[in-house]
Amino acid sequence: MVSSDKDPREEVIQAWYMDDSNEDQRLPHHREPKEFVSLAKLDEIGVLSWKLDADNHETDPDLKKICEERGYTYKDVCEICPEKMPNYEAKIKSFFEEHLHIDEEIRYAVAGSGYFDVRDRNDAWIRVWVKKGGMIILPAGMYHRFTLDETNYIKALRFFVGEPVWTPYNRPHDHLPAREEYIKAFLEKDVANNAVDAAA
Ligand SMILES: CSCCC(=O)/C(O)=C/O
Ligand SMILES: [Fe+2]
Repeated sequence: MVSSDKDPREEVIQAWYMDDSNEDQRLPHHREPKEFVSLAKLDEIGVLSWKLDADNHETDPDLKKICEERGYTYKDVCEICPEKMPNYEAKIKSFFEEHLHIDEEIRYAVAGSGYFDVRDRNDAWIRVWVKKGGMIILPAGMYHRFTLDETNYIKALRFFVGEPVWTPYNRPHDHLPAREEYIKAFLEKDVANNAVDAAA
């Protein structure tokens, strides 16, 4: 890609630093002035993303390739809105509790949109807005949370390696091997890079 070309993923995935307000979690919560975060910066903390053809997800060769390469053998649909999700209020509450998983969280919005909030290496919240066509992977061991946005609707595909286990470990769960491995792979490396940058 020529450097001036816009990254097509930005049409369906945008990220920014959040403000500290306690207003409705479904609002964008931009800082003033806005502080956007590049998808390259998300890559650095382990968040991978794609723009895919949501209208043809069942036959999409790009999606098939990602699943084959990453070993995803199970897929289901998670449709979130008050009318369709059993135990809606309790689920929404648990999604927004800060947590981690011991496996990757792989989500592909095939309709609607929502916010995945992730911690940066200084523990500040980055809000990742995933819209129709956006697929993201949060690495195992990364603290995060999820909320619907003001549209109150998302239909997301979830992918798993093997059994579809969804267990949230609410913060703090720093002793889990997945957390220690995440820190080693993505945070310590950044600290080392920063130290080199600072010395230069
Ligand atoms: C849009 S998928 C539902 C949220 C979820 O599964 C999760 O783990 C959020 O962190
Ligand atoms: Fe999660």
